[in-house]
Amino acid sequence: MLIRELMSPNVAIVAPDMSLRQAAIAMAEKAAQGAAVVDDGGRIIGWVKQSQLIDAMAADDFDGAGRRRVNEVMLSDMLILRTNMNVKELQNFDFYKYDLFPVADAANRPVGTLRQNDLVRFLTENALLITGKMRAVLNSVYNGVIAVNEEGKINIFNDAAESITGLSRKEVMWHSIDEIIPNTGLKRVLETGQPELNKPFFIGNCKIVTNRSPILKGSKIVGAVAIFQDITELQTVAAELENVKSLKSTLESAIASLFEGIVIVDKNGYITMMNQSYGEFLGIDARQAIGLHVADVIPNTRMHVVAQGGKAEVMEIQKIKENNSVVTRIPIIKDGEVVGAVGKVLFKDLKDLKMVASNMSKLQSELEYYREELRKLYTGKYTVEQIVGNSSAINYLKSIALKAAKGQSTVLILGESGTGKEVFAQAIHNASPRSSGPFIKINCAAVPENLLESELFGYDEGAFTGAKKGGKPGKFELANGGTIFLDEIGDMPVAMQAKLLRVLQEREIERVGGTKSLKINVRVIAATNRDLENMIEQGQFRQDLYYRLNIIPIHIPPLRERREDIPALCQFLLHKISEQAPNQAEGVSDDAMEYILNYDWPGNVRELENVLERAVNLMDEDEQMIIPEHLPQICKKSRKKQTLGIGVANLSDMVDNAEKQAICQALEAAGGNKSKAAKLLGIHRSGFYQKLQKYNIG
Ligand SMILES: Nc1ncnc2c1ncn2[C@@H]1O[C@H](COP(=O)(O)OP(=O)(O)OP(=O)(O)O)[C@@H](O)[C@H]1O
Repeated sequence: MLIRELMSPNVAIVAPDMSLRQAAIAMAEKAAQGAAVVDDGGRIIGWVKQSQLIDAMAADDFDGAGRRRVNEVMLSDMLILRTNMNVKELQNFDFYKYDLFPVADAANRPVGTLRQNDLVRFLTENALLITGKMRAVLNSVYNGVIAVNEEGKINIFNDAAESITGLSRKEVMWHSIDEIIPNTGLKRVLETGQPELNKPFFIGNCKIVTNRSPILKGSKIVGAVAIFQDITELQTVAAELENVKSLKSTLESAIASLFEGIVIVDKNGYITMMNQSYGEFLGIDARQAIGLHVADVIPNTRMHVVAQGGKAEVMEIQKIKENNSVVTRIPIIKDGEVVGAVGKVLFKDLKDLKMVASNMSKLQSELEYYREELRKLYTGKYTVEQIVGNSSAINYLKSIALKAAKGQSTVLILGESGTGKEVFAQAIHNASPRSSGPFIKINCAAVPENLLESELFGYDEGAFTGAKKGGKPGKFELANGGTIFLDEIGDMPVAMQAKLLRVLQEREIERVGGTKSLKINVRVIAATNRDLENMIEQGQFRQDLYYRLNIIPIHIPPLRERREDIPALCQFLLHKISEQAPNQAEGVSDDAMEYILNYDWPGNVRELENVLERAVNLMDEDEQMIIPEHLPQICKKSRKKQTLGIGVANLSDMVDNAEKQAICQALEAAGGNKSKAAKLLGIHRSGFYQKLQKYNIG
């Protein structure tokens, strides 16, 4: 633009080569509102208001204190404009803030600034630049406004346009609209001169609705303007409104179909809602009640009182017709003010409440029962006194068990399958000071290797895929304050043995996927039917763990080595079986007992129990005793062997007898010194002690 085109009579033309005096004269001639100020090099550096200049001039010294004052005034009040700014810098400069506008000469060089008032007239004619006030107006509107000049370059970009497009005014001003936001349609409007209304448009994820209009100067198109609005939020609000509507209708139908009677009143006690159930209870059409005062519809009601007072009334008795109903009245509070009340018939009559109370009490006692059952499940049921058997071996082991129970040391129970290892573990727990704590068993052979760690130590939430929300405690945690029974310890994988050893040493566990250590107070009893010493030699069991576990060893001999326990066990087991079986067996006949006593029982007491259970089931109704016909063939074979004159039960018995003899001889030779005797036999001391225990050699 040419400065000369827009000069009003009271604006002076100044040029960079003018001296201050010349500029002042030029302004004085035009009665201008302000004056140019030059720097030390004589270049124009800005404008001051005339009144301020007069003040400065009164100081009568432009080169001394007067100029300083002028500069001070400028600094606080006006923009200092560098005359060597190029047009681009000027365009990017936020002049509006200073209420000043740049003016360029014919060669597009900046020559100074114009005051706002002078510019307004020019702008209204040209519509290319806007005043500070107009700008303030544009920025305060919610709609985005983007205007372009006739070349399609952006010359208006308000605050809303910035926030909707995410672009900054500084970056986009005077750039071609197509470079900044392609396909806005503004270029088309420039070409056609036709307004375009309510056009949808997308900027990123924002849905925009826009109106585009040409800017006309007379009949000439000098620009175009787009006014647009982000309707994404509107659409969200509309969707939310839809949701609220459907929620309202769902709630209304839910209330209507409720079994309990519901009534809602406004602040003055007039019914706004009553469901069908309440209507039926009152014997009226619920719809007819809407709009009536609640006191005219429901006998003895206090709903209107609650709607006024705002105090809830819970579980009140209200006489409705012939019933003593149990009702609740709750005030409805909105923005801290009572706006109504909702009433509910909880029980149409007191007798319904009594029925619920009795059901509750039944449920409560059931809960207690299951709690107790669960407690029993986590508790060993056997006590030392209940261990059946009077053989010297069993009596000796019972006395060891009682002693072991008093302390905290780890117990290792050895013995073939079915000999009663778990029975002993439970008995030790129950005789110990921990008997009121839990007895938790884990069968190390039954848990898959990859789950064993989390079974033992638990896991934290998110420890692995499929991990339960909130995590899960392990058996060690569950056994806290009680006893953990590690059954089949010989089948524990070697890697887990190392972890178990660490837990036994540190008495701390860490859940899988967890970060915290947890102190545990647990007594450990381990059991196995495997030969751990042999496994150590084979590298299948850690020696250090073995020593940790084998503090109090208890070796339970197989049943064939304590046949004298068999009759008592038969009696005990028959009693146990008859509790569940349809038939009752009084006992075992002599000839059946002969078979039983002579059989080797490789499955030990468990096998004996199974054979007796089978026998009881095979008994006829008129039979009272178990006879040989009730026994499986396999039990009878061993007797045959004996009658054929083989003499000893089997090879295992022969080996045991030989071993027992060798031990006694070694002890004699060593003068009763057990370590020496073990050495003489070439076996480890612990193994030797176990054998002493096994053969009950004092
Ligand atoms: N001395 C005993 N008195 C009473 N019942 C016994 C006795 N010994 C074993 N039993 C019974 O025999 C069955 C097997 O006992 P238990 O489970 O304790 O054996 P186990 O040695 O732990 O077996 P496994 O090595 O297979 O785990 C159980 O039903 C148990 O009640």
